[in-house]
Amino acid sequence: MTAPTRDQITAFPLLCEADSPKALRSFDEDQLTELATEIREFLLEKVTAVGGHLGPNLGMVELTLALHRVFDSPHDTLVFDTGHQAYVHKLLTGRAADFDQLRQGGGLSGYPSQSESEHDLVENSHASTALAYADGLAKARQLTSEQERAVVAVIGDGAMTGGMAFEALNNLGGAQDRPVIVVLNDNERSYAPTIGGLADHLQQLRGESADSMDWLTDDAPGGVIGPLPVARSLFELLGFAYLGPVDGHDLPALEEALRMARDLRLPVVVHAVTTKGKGYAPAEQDTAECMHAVGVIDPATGKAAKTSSAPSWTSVFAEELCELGSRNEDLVAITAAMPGPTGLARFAARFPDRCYDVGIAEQHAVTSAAGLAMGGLHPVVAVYATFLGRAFDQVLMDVALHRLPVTFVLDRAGITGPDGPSHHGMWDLTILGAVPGMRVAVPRDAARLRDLLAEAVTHHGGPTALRFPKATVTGDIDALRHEGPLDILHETTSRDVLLVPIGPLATAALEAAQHLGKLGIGVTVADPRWVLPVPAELTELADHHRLVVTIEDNTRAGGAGTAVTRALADTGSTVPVRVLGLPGTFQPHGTRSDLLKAAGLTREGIVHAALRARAHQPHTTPTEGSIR
Ligand SMILES: Cc1ncc(C[n+]2csc(CCOP(=O)(O)OP(=O)(O)O)c2C)c(N)n1
Ligand SMILES: CC(=O)[C@@H](O)[C@H](O)COP(=O)(O)O
Ligand SMILES: [Mg+2]
Repeated sequence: MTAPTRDQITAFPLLCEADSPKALRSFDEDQLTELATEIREFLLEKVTAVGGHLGPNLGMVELTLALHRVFDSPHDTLVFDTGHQAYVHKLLTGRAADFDQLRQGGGLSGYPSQSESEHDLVENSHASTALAYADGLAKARQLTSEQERAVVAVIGDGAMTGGMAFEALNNLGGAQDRPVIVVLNDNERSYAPTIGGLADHLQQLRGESADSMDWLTDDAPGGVIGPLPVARSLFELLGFAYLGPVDGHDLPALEEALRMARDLRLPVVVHAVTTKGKGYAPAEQDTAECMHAVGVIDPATGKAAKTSSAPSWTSVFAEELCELGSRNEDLVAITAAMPGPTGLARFAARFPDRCYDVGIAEQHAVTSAAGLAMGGLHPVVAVYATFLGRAFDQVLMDVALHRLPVTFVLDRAGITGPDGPSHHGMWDLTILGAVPGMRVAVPRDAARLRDLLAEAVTHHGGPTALRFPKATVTGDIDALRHEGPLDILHETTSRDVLLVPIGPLATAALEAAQHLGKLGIGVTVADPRWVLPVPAELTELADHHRLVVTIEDNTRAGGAGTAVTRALADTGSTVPVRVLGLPGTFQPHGTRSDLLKAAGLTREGIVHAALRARAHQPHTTPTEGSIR
C-alpha cells in the first residue's frame, strides 16, 4: 500500500490534525464539532467512490471520537464487534490518506487489521465475538497484572442478538475483579430493524429519553455521581452497571458516560443510542437497510453509479424461491438478520407468515430449522457461505443426524472480494462434505439454480445445500447430453483429460477445453450438478480418462476435488487427479476476478495445470503451446 500524500486530504484540515488519539485529546469542543462534520464529509466522499459500509460508519462518528478521547488506545484496548463500523477509528489512527484504496486489493482493509495499526486487534468480521475477546483480554490483564489497561468492547445491537454475545455476558456480568466496559451501539438495526425480546427491551430503555442524563444519581455509594441503584435493564440483572441511554451523537454526554464507565472499575454497559446513516439523508431515509453496505454510488442522490443488466445469483434465487413457495406450502424460509442481502425479503413480502428473521443467530437459525422440519415443514436457511461455519455443529447434529429435510442456500460462496479473509465463503464444501447424508448442489448458471433448488426443496430424505457466488449470472450453459446425473458440456473422441468444474467455473473450464483442443488434447467437461457425495457415474467416467482436473471456488483442503480423488481411489482407479481450488490460506481482500486469477481458477490456470500434469505422465509427448 503506497501511503498517499497528506495533500489528498487537505480539504479536511482538522482531520489532518486528528491523525492520532493523542492529537484528538487536545481538541476543544468547537473543533470537535467541526471535526465530526469533516469526518462525515470525508466518509461520504470516499465510501461512495469505492463502496463500503457507509451507514454504520456515519452512525459511529461521535461515539468513536469519544472512545478515543476517553480511552488511551493502544494502552487501553478497543475491540470492535464485526468491525465494519471501524472506519472512523481508522481515520483517527492515521489512515485517512489510505481511504482512496478502501477494500481494494493491496489497499486499506474494510475491517480492523493488525498489519495496518497497533490500534487494531480483531480482524474477524463475523458478528457477536467482541465480548468474548474482551472476556479473555480482561482475564489476561488480571493474570499479567495489567488491569490498569481498560478493555472496551464496542458492539452493535444487531451483534448483541448473537448467541456468543449472551455467552460472554454470562461470563462478564458480576466479574468485579476483571471489569470489562461494554459499549452498546444501539441504532435499532442490523440491516433491517433488529427483532425479538432484546430489541423490545432496548426500545423500552431508549424510551427513557436518551437526550438527558437523568439516569444518574448523586447519592450513589461513596457520594459520587453514579448510575441509579435500581435495576432498569437486563444488563444490571446480569451483574453489570448500566449507564444509559446516552445520546450517541452528543459528544460531551458520551465522554461523561465513558469516563464514568472507566472510573467505575466495574463490569458496565454504556448504552449509546445512535442513528445508522446519521447526517446523510439518503442513508437515514433508506428504510430497508440505512445504506448498510453500498457499492459505488452518486453521493448527491445515493443512487448506484452503475447497474448491471445481468441479474445476480441472489435475485435468481429470490425469484425462484417465491415460485417454489407458491407450489410447495411446506416451504418456509429463515434468515439470520439478512433478509435483503440473501434475497429472502421478496419471499417474506409474498409469504409473511413463512419467513423468519432470527437475528444474527446462525446457530439458532439452523436448529430452529430442524424444529420446523420435525414439525413437518421444509425450511430453507439462507445464509452467506462463510457464516455457515458458525453453525456447523447444528448442521451436523441437529439436522443431519436426524436426517431432516432442511435446505441450506449459501450465497457469497467462494471468493467474495472486498470483504476479505473472513468473508470469502471458501470452506462450505469442505465442512458439508463431512456431513453424513448431506447432498450438495452447485449450479453453473441460472437455469441450473432453478432446477437444483426445485430438486432440493422437494428432497425429503435428508439435508441439502446449494451454493453460488457474489456475482451476476452468465448465460445458461446447456448440456450436450446427460450421463446419469452428469451434464456433459463438452467432449471429444479422445479422452485425454476430464475437466470437472464445480458450478460457475464451468465457463472457465469450457474455455480451457477449447484451448487444449487446439493443442490436440482431447477434453471432456462434465458438470456433476450434485457434487457431494461424488456420483458413481463421475468416477466411472473419470476412469475412462488419462487425467482428471477438478476446479472449485473453495479451499483445496477437503473440498469437492478431494472428495473426487478419494472416491476414485476407493474404486481402485489409478487415474491421476489434479485438484484446482483456493489455497489453504486466508485470502486477502480484492476483486473476485483478481483473486480467482491469482488462485489459477481461470482458463489460463486450468490449461496450465492440465499441461503440467500431462507433462509428468508417462507416454505423453509434452505438448508445446503458449496460453494466449
Ligand atoms: C455471524 C455473522 N452473521 C452475519 C453477518 C453479516 N452482518 C454484518 S454487519 C450485520 C449487522 C450488524 O448489526 P449491528 O451489530 O447492529 O451493527 P450496525 O451495522 O447496526 O452498526 C450483519 C448481519 C456477520 N458479519 N456475521
Ligand atoms: C459486515 C458484513 O458482514 C456485511 O455487511 C458484509 O460486508 C456484506 O457483504 P455484501 O456486500 O457481499 O452483501
Ligand atoms: Mg445496529
